[in-house]
Amino acid sequence: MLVVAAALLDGSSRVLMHRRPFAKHHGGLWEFPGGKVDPGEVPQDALSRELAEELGIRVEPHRFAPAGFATGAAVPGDDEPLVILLYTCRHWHGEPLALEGEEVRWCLGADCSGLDLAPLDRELLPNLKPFGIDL
Ligand SMILES: Nc1nc2c([nH]c(=O)n2[C@H]2C[C@H](O)[C@@H](COP(=O)(O)OP(=O)(O)OP(=O)(O)O)O2)c(=O)[nH]1
Repeated sequence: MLVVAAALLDGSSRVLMHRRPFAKHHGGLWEFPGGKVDPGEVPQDALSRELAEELGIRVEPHRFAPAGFATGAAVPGDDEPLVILLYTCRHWHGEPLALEGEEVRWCLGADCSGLDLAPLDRELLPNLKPFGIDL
């Protein structure tokens, strides 16, 4: 399964974190917002679509800069390994809101580390150091 995720970065070295719905896989854990890529979909287009659904913001796909990836075991009900592509983004339209999840929060790097993160999001956090996020 291919998943895309975005680290939205503001001008104060903060990252927007998203808390997953309690009822879902990894419910209540914090993650970089994003979701699954549909078959045949360009990853950046999928990320733009997911951020519109999840946060109500609009992002032009060329605004996403690659920031690495992580791999994990298949999720229950799927037989393919999980791959998450992480992108950073500094430009979007609108105010991010938790439309589907439990909460969104702007966090400094050290505060991100202190959250109860989904495992692959924890693994990806150091990838943000070159983008000015200190842990
Ligand atoms: N972000 C993240 N997702 C993970 C990790 N481990 C893991 O199995 N996943 C799974 C949970 C979800 O099935 C999928 C992320 O896609 P999603 O956010 O669109 O998934 P979802 O549960 O909302 O599913 P859906 O309603 O869209 O079908 O990856 C992880 O460490 N971080």
